[in-house]
Amino acid sequence: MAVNIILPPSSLSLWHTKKLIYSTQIRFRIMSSASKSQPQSVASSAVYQVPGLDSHEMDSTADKTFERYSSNTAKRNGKGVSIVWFRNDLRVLDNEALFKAWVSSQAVLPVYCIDPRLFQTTYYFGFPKTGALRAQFIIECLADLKKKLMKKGLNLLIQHGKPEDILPSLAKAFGAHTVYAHKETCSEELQVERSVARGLRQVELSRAQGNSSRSSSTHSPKLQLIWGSTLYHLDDLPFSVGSLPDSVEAKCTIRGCIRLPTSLGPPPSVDDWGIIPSVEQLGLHSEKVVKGMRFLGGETAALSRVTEYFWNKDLLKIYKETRNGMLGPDYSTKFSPWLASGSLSPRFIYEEVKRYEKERLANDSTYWVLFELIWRDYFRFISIKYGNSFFHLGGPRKVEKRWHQDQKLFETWRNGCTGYPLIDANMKELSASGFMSNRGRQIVCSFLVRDMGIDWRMGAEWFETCLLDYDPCSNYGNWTYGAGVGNDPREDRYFSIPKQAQTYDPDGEHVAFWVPELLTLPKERRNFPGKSYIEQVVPLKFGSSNKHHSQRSKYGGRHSGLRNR
Ligand SMILES: Cc1cc2nc3c(=O)[nH]c(=O)nc-3n(C[C@H](O)[C@H](O)[C@H](O)COP(=O)(O)OP(=O)(O)OC[C@H]3O[C@@H](n4cnc5c(N)ncnc54)[C@H](O)[C@@H]3O)c2cc1C
Ligand SMILES: Nc1ncnc2c1ncn2[C@@H]1O[C@H](COP(=O)(O)OP(=O)(O)OP(=O)(O)O)[C@@H](O)[C@H]1O
Repeated sequence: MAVNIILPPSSLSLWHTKKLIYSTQIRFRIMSSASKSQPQSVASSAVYQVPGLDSHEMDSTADKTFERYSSNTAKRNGKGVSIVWFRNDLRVLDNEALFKAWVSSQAVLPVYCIDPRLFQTTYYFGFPKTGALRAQFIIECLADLKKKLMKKGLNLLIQHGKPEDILPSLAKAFGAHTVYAHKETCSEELQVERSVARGLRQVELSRAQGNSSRSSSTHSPKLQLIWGSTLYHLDDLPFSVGSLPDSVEAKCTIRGCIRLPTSLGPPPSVDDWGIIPSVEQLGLHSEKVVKGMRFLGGETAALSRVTEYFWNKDLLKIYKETRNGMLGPDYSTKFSPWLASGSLSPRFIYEEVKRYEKERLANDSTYWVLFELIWRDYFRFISIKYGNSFFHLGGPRKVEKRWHQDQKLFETWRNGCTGYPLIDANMKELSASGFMSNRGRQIVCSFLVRDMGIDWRMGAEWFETCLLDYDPCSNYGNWTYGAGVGNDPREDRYFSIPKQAQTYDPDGEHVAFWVPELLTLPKERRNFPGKSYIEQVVPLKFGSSNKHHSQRSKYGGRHSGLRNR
């Protein structure tokens, strides 16, 4: 399958060319045509399970998909045991590491390591590295993965500890010749890969030392890393990542999904497969979603969401018109949490889009979902190109700018108490559900960085804590761009809050959902509540463009922060 790729230009003008007016008309169309059970305007306390199918429907959707993607033509020609080290690839469908492990062995041992480092703190500002909602999502992914593996005659060994401690000792205990895993790109993950490889090399040493009769040619277990997180395979790009262009159109082939046999068993004999921990056992306080979207973790839910969004609700054909929405499950695909945990393969989405185009229709919207996935690819590829500069204050461009780290001001942003309903609603949504729309993310990023003048890394790290779909490449890639320290010097990405509110939340539905005290105000005032709402903590950098909301600010002066407090 060949498609034309336009690697997104470094210029974020892309976001502007993509910008579409999100009209009230379109919103009503979605509500009425897509989700008949939903009211015209979203009630202020609703919880929306994503996907909205019941467990029976989800199981049957996943079973049918697996049937379509099973193939018994592959031949198993290996010996001994191989290990699959699951990381951010918590799926069975289109899992090349699992496939290769099966082909190359007589028994596969699937392992997931609960790495304590993932539950420590973020690098600079000490926020929880993984918030409770994402932890819960991952737990659900693991439970589902275990179920899926058991259906294929395997199981999932759950181990607590660092992969570099666990995998070499398992490889030794089971005599495994290879550990298969998916390759990552950011330094924390690369460090773990290096440590695992080092640990495995030592297994050979200790074996040879412990048994002098063994031939010196005995191999130590290998770590085999496989590329599998993107739509385009790294090896298929028509250029090296080091010379990744800012803007390019090229022909690139998308590989087909890997088709696994119906049975992958047997696993080696294991006394205790371990148990999937609870959120509390990970040292976190469990949180319940009582408002907004409640995403279900796992491959079953991921496949069901694709079916729900593409086929049952038939929303793919209007995606391009609705994707800038902010409220409810149906304005965009909501695939990101499953893509980030790897419970959904981007190549599977591609094949479903192609099937939809064949069986229903092809239009700009069907293409646009793929276009967004190319953005995702792009951030992953540039994370290789730019390395750790992605995480540094000056970003890849090494911009020298003055930022401050005013904690109190930052907290008004984080807690959704800035006095700007649009910011507050989005930030409350993030804390309460672990999700925020792409539109919301761009707006709160611009506000933090440009109106508040705060160090963008504080925002990025807070997103790292909270997002269900946290992925270092997409998160830090988008933040560096939003902060103007990405590799594109051309654009000042200022988002005017009044303009964004008028365009994307004209009836104040999103703000009234998340800030219920605004619900009683007339629709046109919900985003511009004046004295009916808390005081604004900073003035806007470029003032107001709407007469409704010329509102006093608690702290005078441009970027004055809380310094006058
Ligand atoms: C400041 C900021 C931080 C972000 N952090 C993350 C993050 O940690 N993880 C993450 O997956 N996305 C991140 N995004 C990108 C984007 O907001 C989400 O991917 C999107 O909102 C997810 O919703 P969806 O699945 O319904 O997207 P859709 O609109 O349905 O798009 C389909 C898929 O395309 C990809 N995609 C869409 N937009 C982008 C984008 N701008 N960058 C990269 N991929 C994109 C996602 O995989 C998404 O699931 C961030 C954006 C911003 C502005
Ligand atoms: N997966 C990830 N998620 C979040 N942050 C990451 C990830 N991988 C790497 N980083 C960040 O990359 C940076 C790498 O720091 P490291 O000390 O390894 O290198 P460095 O270039 O010397 O950075 P610094 O100069 O900040 O110390 C840190 O900010 C780290 O948090």
